[in-house]
Formats: sequence, C-alpha cells, structure tokens
Amino acid sequence: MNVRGPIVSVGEARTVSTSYGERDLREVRIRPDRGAGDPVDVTLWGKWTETAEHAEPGMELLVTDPEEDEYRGETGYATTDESWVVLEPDFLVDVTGIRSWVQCPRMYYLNKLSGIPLNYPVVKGTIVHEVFGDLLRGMELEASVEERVAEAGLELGLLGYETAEVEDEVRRNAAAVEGWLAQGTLADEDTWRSEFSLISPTFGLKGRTDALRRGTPVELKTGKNTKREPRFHDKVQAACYALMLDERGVDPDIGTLLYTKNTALDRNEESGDLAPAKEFTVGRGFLEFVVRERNALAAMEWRALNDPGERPTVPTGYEADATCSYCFEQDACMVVSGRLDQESKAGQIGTPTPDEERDYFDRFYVALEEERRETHAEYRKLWEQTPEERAADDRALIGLEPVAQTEIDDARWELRARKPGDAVSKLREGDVALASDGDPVSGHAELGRITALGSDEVVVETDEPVELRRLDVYPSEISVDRSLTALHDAVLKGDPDRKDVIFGRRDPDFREPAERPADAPDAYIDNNAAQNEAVELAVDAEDCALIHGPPGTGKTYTIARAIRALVAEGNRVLLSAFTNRAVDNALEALRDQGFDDVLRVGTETGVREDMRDVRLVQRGEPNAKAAELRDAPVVAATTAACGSRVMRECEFDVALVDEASQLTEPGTHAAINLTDRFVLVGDHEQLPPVVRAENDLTTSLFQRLIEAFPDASVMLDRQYRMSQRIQAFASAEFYDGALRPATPEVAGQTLADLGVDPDALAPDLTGGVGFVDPDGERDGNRNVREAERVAAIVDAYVAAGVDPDDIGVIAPFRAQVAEIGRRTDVTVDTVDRFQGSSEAVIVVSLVATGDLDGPIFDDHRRMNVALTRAKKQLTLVGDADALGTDSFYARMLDWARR
Ligand SMILES: Nc1ncnc2c1ncn2[C@@H]1O[C@H](COP(=O)(O)OP(=O)(O)OP(=O)(O)O)[C@@H](O)[C@H]1O
Repeated sequence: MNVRGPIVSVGEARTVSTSYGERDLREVRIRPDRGAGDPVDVTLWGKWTETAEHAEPGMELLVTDPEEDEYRGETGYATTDESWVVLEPDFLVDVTGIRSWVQCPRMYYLNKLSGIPLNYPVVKGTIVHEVFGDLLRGMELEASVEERVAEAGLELGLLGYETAEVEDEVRRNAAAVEGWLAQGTLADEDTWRSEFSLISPTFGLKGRTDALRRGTPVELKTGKNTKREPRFHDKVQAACYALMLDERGVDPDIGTLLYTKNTALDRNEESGDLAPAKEFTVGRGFLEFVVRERNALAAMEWRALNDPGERPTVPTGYEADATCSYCFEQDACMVVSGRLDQESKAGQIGTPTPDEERDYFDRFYVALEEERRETHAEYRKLWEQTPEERAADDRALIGLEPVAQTEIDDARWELRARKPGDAVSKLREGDVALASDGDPVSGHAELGRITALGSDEVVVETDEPVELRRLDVYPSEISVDRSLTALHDAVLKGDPDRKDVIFGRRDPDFREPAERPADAPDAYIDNNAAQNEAVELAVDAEDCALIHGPPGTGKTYTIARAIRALVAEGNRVLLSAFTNRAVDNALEALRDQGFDDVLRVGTETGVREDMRDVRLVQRGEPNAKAAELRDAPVVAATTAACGSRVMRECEFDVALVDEASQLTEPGTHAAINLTDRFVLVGDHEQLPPVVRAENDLTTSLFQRLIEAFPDASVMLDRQYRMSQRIQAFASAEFYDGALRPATPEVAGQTLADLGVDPDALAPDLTGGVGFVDPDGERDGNRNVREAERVAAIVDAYVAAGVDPDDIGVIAPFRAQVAEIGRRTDVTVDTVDRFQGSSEAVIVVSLVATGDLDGPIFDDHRRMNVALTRAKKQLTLVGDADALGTDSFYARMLDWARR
C-alpha cells in the first residue's frame, strides 16, 4: 500500500525519544489519492526528514508501505523500515543526471546547458561500450574493435584521430572486458543482458544500464580506478539501476563497475588494485541515500517552475561539499555564472549579458522545462493507461504477433510482427518507437526505428532482440535537451552582432545591389517577381532575411535558387528544415535545378531513398570522413540533427531554414547558431510550432522577426497549386487578398483535366469547391455517418475516373481518420500530417455537429492548411448548422456553397 498526494503543509523537524533512542521526525500533510482525499499527516522518520527539508506545499509526495495509525480519531501514516519516500515521482530523472547531481548539483545544471560535446573521451567511451555489447553477444574482439572504430570514423576524423591509434586504445580497454568475461563463472550467456532500458514509475527514474549480470547491474567506465572500491558517483549510478530492478521484483544485492583502463595501466608505474572489476554491496542505506538525492534534484526542478521569484531556481554549487578548484567544469561554471549573473560557489567571470538576454534565457529555460514535464506526462501514460486505452488513444499498436527476429548488419536486429488488420496509430515509418514484449514498463522494451509499417505487418530495427508484441509512441526528451543547449549557445556564445538583431536592438542590414559580384545575374528568377526579390534578399542579407511563403508559392523552388546563388558567391550553406521531408524536398529541387554538390546528414531511415546517395555515412576512414563534412558546399539536415554533437562542430556562412514557422525559437537557434547569416522561410498563417506546452514555445522566431522587421521580409504572392476558385477563401482570409494563381493554367484547373466528365458527378462534388452535409452526428472525435459519406464521395470520384492516388482525405481527429480509413484505400490523414503536401482532389471531413467545440476549430491556421491542399477540387463534408455558429466558418460555408 502507498500514500500519495500533493503536499498541503510541511511541519517543523522534531526529535523524540523512542524505545530505539532519540529519533528525528517531520510531519508532512498531504491530500491523499492524488489530491482527491481529505488531508492526512504523514510522519517521515529518520533520514527521510532530509527529504522533508526539500518538500514544499504543492509538490507531490509518495510514501510506499507506510504504517497506518489512528490518533485522536484521525488516520495518519508514518514511514516504516520498508518505506521509500519519493518527491515528485512524476518527474523522471535520468540516471546520468543523478550521477552528476551527486558530484555537484550545479554540474547537473551545467551539463543540461552544454549537452554532450564532441570530445575524444566521449567518443572513445561510446566505442568501448559498443565493443562491450558485442563481446556479450559473442562477437570476436578484433572484429568488433575494427568495426566499431570504423563506425565512429566521422567523429574521430573531426577530432583529428587516426584509426590505428584509436583501435589500439580501444583494444587495450576492451581487453579488460574480455578477460573478465572469460572467467569461467561468467560464461553462461543466459545470465547476461547488454544495454537494458529501465523506467521507474515509483522512484521517478529512467535510464539504460550497460549490462545486467544475473539481474544485477554492471556499469562500464573507460577511466581507471586503482582503489579497491568503485568511485562513489559510479556506485550511485549502479544503485539507481538497482532501485529500478528492485521495483521489478529483482533484488540486486551487488553492483559491478568495470574500469577498463585498469588493464591498460603499467604495473610497474601504478600501485593499488589494478583489477578492472570492482563490486560493491548494494545496501538499503545506500539506496535510501540515492532516493534522497533524487528527491533533492526533483525538488529543485519543481522550484525552477513554481517558485514565485523573478528568476528560475538553479543550483549554485553551495549545496555540495565538492571543491571547485578540483572540478573540470570550474571555468565553464564561472563563465555561465558571470554571463547569467547567477550565484555560484565557483565564482563568476565576465560581465553579465544585458537584461533582455537574461530574461529571454530564463523565459525559454522555464518554457523548455515545462515542455519536459509534458513529455514526462506522455511517459506516464505508458503505465497509467491500459494497453487497450493506449491503442484507442492511437499511441500504441498492440496485439502484435512476433514473426521473426533476424540479426542484421552492425549487430542490430530486425524484428518483424504481424499486426491486426484494423490497428491504427500515430506511429509512422521512420519514427523511433518503444518495442516491447507487451509490457513496456516492467517487461522487456527496446528503442527501435520503424522501418516498415504495412497494413498487416510491422518491421522495427533495434540493438537487442525483443519479442515484438507491442509498439508504443516514444516520448523522447532529446528535443528538449537539444533546445536547451541551443538556447545556451545562442545567448551565451552567440555573436553580439547577431544578438543585436534577435533582441531587437537594431534592424537587419542588407548589402546594396551594386555590391553584388559582377557576374551575378540580372534576375535570379525571371518569371516571378516576388521569388526573385526573395532570392535577392537572401543573397544580400548581412544578418537575416525572412521569406513568407503561403501554400504552393514555390518556397522550395526559391530556396533551391537562393542556395545556388549563395554557393556561386563562395558561401558554404546549411540547408535545414523541421522535417526530413522538407529537407529532402529542397534537395530534390536543388538537384532538379542541376545542382548536385550536396551532403545529406541524417539517419538512413530518416533520409528519403532517392537522397541516400548523397547521405553522409559516418563509417569510414576518419580524415576522409571529416573532410567530406567540412568541405561540402551545401550540407542538409533537420534542425534536430543540427543540435547533434557532430553538427555543433560545423560552421557555415549562411543557413536556409524551411518550415521556420513550425520551429520554436530554441529549435531555430539549433540551426542558425552554426552560421553567420540566416534566411528563414515559412508561413505563420499555417501550423505553428509542434509543442505540448502552452507557453513562449508556441511562437516561432520566424513570426517574431517578421513582425519586428517587415522590411527584411518578402511574401511570395503567386501560387502554383490551386485553382482560382479554391484559393480565393484562403487568400482573402489569411493573406489580405494578395495571393494569386501564378498562371492562367493554374487558375483555370478543373476536374476535367483529369479526364473526368463533371456531369457524371453530383453538382456539389464539382465546380472546384463544394459542400456536402450528410446530417451526421458527432460522437466523441468521430462521426460515423460522415465517414460513410466521405468514403462514398471518394468512390464517386474514382468511378468518374479520378485516379485514387490523386485523392486525399483530411480529418481533424485521428479517430475520424481511422473511421474513414476503414472505408477507403486512398490516403487519409490529419491536417498536421498533410502540411507540405497536395493532391488534385481533397475531401475534408469536419466531424463537428451542433457546435464547433474543440481546439481544432479554434486555430484557423489549421483550417488554412486543410483548405489549401487541393489543386482542382476541394469538397468539404460537415454540418452546416455547426459551421454557421462562428463567423469565420460561416464565411467558409458561403464560399464553399457559392
Ligand atoms: N518560378 C517558378 N516557375 C515555374 N514553376 C515554379 C516556380 N516556382 C515554383 N514553381 C513550381 O510550383 C510548384 C510548387 O512549388 P514548391 O514545391 O516550391 O512550392 P512550396 O511553396 O514549397 O509548396 P508548399 O506550400 O507545399 O511548401 C512546383 O512544381 C514548382 O516547380
């Protein structure tokens, strides 16, 4: 039994005499049942009073296995010897975070800001870990070393290392692992598991242990340790895994640390215990210590968001006993403290950044931490929802039947499973997802990438084999982590000149046309004045340029032309976008325009097949690999990839960022931090940034800058997609009537162009735009009658001769997407999934009846996207009465019925 709920008040610390002698206690009043119950007192005894010191009203407290007592007719609870006390259990702390927190809380904070930089110890450590995994899987040492070092070719090359020296060092480190594994008692492979992901709902922990040996955690360290005992913070890390295993009912009594450098030490020079493997007993007291430290961390993070002070709470370093002068991070710590004017045990150097920059940093730091909470809330659904609820929520594919597990290249696994025919979810090919044996929390789960997702089969690639019975959406924190780093780099390392523009202290500068190179063409694009102006703005920008591109106005085409012009002037260009799709589309446009000298950075499954020939493969000879990346005139990667440790090492003259209106400010910084100048391309009248939290992250840097500096922007006003009739409404409502068809052919498109006889169709399905009211009934997020009607409309178009590939259906909710998908074979998806694409014929299912309740209808930008996907025929299906309740939708209805 547990008690759990938000804290109402925290009592004073007291000492009382008991039959066991003097004992400390502290009473905390909570509202049990997660706030639903009447307040009760929970007495925290002994060392748990330390956790009470961090507790504040509003935080959530969990006490496991408490003792229940009655006092003056009131029920109360008290900790027992079996109890764990956890603050903010919903805040999932990463084990590596606890490890650095124990060294120094401020180091934990600094690590969040700086991310994992590219340096040799990190790369070498990764290689040794991979070799460790290979050895556990029975691979031969030499083959593994060669393979893993080759795979790290790019990173090693960027760091200036040669293959032979790295192989040599890895071999010496790996010898420790091999020697240890060779000891007879460890030979039984079944007792081993390499790399095991663990999540703990009770302790609010998550992480990935290097290995499990007979259920006990083994951690690999590439450093040396000549003491008998493992290092303290290494033990903390192993103990966190022990806690998570404990929650699964395993009772790991020992933890093992493997210091691989020990075998490489010279016995004549080093004294002490040179054995690489050090074991320690995982005692209850130590585990409790780890939980208390985790609680202190979670409490600090809670305060960062909830304390009323002007600035978010961050650790100062005074919380730790550590000596700053011994700390490797001392310099970085002092710089951050100095620039952000933060209190710090290490002291400060440098002058603080201006107020507006610190305010900006604080605002986005908090916004990103809020986003992290939202991500944790997604994690929670993994254990709070039943598999059926998760499936109904489109967040999981359940009931999969494993068909095959095949070992493929690089010691990876391909898992194949049969999937029930009607199962649908948010998951798409290329997504990273959590593959599990049916229970992603207490069973066996591995992260993998979906490589194929057909109507009755799913294929996933993972590092370790799993019985694939369930596949869950994986709520990754990587975007938050990389955004924090990008924020840090932008504010603390950013060029002052750039910051003057970003913070509105001056207008962006542009070169005079006369200063263009003599061989620059008179016009970059001769059939579209706005596009030509956009390219001019891009090549002349000394800070930034903003290209506003409504639907189908040739953003991609213009980006490609601008890149060619910039390269012709000798610039090295970074091409980026929010999605892989947009990056590949821009590359395709570049190649269509005859420019091929590009390098695509991305994972194999992320990059579209026809762009794989220009994809940067990390594997290879270090120098050659580094040169490939450093010398490419155009490098293309998503903004998420721009935040990777490899890309953070790169420099460019100019960044062109597509879909910039869908990026948060920190997400945009990730790309533009790498460059001198930048060009943002987007449309703030279409979908805003994709975030879970409602805060500053919902406005893009693109939108903020275009509103601040209209003179640095141009709007592309000729569209190449929609007929005159289709574009009219969007043009009037979103673009002040400025959007026009680019040519008479575009304006005059009709269904007849597809060889269809319009007379064969009902009148409301022709004429460019039509409206059908099927008299349906909304039920939750679906409307069955409407779905039937939509399918019938699609059938009518097909019967009239439209190719099913030329038809798309858009619905506002996934439930309705599924409802329609069951009744037709054409592409059916949500608005968000349709952004950036188009079809000859689009049918939109509006679902709502009676009123327009729901966030979908509040954001007109979403509707703008839905209404601007069709080229020749757009048919809206919905309830006329519901649409009539809102003036915007009433105007839409008038237009559709005209
Ligand atoms: N100046 C031009 N001359 C001729 N064709 C053009 C021109 N600009 C764009 N196009 C064509 O118009 C079509 C749409 O262009 P593009 O794909 O670049 O639009 P987009 O704005 O990126 O679209 P989306 O709104 O989907 O992002 C393409 O077929 C492209 O080749």
